[in-house]
Order: sequence, then C-alpha cells, then structure tokens
Amino acid sequence: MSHRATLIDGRLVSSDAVLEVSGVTREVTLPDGETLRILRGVDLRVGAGERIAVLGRSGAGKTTLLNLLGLIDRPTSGSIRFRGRDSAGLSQASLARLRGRSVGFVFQQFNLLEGRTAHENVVMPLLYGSPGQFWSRDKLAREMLAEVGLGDRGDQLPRQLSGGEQQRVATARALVRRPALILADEPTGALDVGTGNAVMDLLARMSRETGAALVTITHDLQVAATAERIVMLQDGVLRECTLDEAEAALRSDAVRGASRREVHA
Ligand SMILES: Nc1ncnc2c1ncn2[C@@H]1O[C@H](COP(=O)(O)OP(=O)(O)OP(=O)(O)O)[C@@H](O)[C@H]1O
Repeated sequence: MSHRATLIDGRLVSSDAVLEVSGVTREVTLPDGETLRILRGVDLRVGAGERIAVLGRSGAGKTTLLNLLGLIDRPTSGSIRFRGRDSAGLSQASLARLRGRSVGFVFQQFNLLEGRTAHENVVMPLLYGSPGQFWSRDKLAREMLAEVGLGDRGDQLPRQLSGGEQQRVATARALVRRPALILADEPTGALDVGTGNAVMDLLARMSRETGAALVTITHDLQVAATAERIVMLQDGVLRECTLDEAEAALRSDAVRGASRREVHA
C-alpha cells in the first residue's frame, strides 16, 4: 500500500484515507410498507487527522449516516471502506472488533455509566482492548483523564461532575484505545456555548495529538466552523461547502420547513 503524507498545522500526517464512502444509500421500510430513502448516494473521503463537520437540519439523516460511518449499521447499497478494507466483506463480529479498536464515539448525552467513577468509565473500553491495553488499563485511563484535564477527578461519579466535565470523561473514554476515527454526534448539544467551545477545542487538540480523524455531526454552525472541512447533508446526499453556503442552505431549509408546516396547517 502506498503511503502519502500531508502537512496539517505544521505536522506531517498520513493522508491515507480512514474512511472512503462511495454511493452509499440507506433505506428503511415504514410500517405502512412505504420505503423511506434517507440517504440517496453519499460520497465522502476522510483522511487521517482530518476534522470534518457534517451539517444538516433535523431529520436530514445525520444520525443514520453516523451509524454507517461507525460501522454500526450497514448501507442498503454502496461501499464503505475503513482504512482500505471494504466493510461489506466483514462479519458482524469482525465489524464489532474493528469498531471497538478503531472508532471512538462521543454523544450529546455523554452516555456514561452512572454507577461507575470517571476512572472506571474510561477503563471500560480497555477491558476489550489488546492484551497490552488490558494489563495497562489503570495507567492508560489515568493518563487519558489527565490529558483531558481531569487527572484529579477519577474517583468521582458522573453526577458529581458538571456537563462539560462529563463530556470530557466521555471524550477520554472514546480516545483511550487511540482510535483512527472519532465520531462525535452533537457533542455540544447539551452544553452551554462556552463549555461547548471548550469541548470542541479538546476534540480538535486530541485529533491533532493522536492523528485521529474527527467527524462531528451537528446542526450548529458555530461547531461546524471549528472543522477544516464542512459537508452538508441535504436531500440524502453530501456536498462540500463553505460556512456561508451552509448557513444559506440551513436558512432555506428552515424556510421550506416553515412553508410546509403552513401548508399542513
Ligand atoms: N429505523 C427507522 N425507521 C423509520 N424511520 C427512520 C428510521 N431511522 C431514521 N428514520 C427517519 O429518517 C430520518 C432521518 O433520521 P436521522 O435520525 O438520521 O436524522 P438526523 O439528521 O440525525 O435528525 P436530528 O438532528 O433531529 O437528530 C428521520 O425522518 C427519521 O424519522
């Protein structure tokens, strides 16, 4: 395999693709037998260390796309290559292993285990890691918590932490196995603006330091502005755009949505 490299923030990083998504569709059958075509031919290439925002209005299919990128669901048609491997050829068990090893998820609602301390939450993925990760789990979790600025909070339960701190624990948990891809689904959705900005800064820093690609799903233009590339999910397809174009598209979507509601009223 050839290895290409590119300069990002003054660092030389591999530009081999982490994800290559091509012609991906996703359809679901509704209870009345109708087919809902959520994704209609999505193409996307994500390089190592790249930071991409996927913008789209509510209901555009962002979570559906995230579940495909994260190897949770399979596309109806089209292909998803993860670090050069076609995911279609992998069994459910192989997909789960690849996902555990290579993808870190950060969700809007943090999804921490409530009865476990911050440290125990970060240790959790290491229980399924390589033998090296398993045996060094306490040390690795401590180091990771320190990296997100919570080195002295490991013994606390999620409810004893603020929303921003909980999201930092969730970020530490997502990154502790050093995934090639971080998928963040509305990571600032439950946070105030200042805390949300701090979480986006943290995700960007971790992506820079570990070389992980960061794909952030959001409907928030301010969050999208922190990415290197913006893609807009609209009418079931992705297209690359500038922040201004994304803003205009979201505005016209909102107007279309409002006029549809007027027609239905
Ligand atoms: N399994 C399913 N069965 C029926 N409809 C579905 C299913 N999954 C998704 N949908 C529909 O597909 C559309 C896209 O859903 P999705 O959750 O991906 O959107 P989204 O962009 O993440 O929205 P939001 O920003 O509101 O979370 C929605 O209209 C949703 O109701």
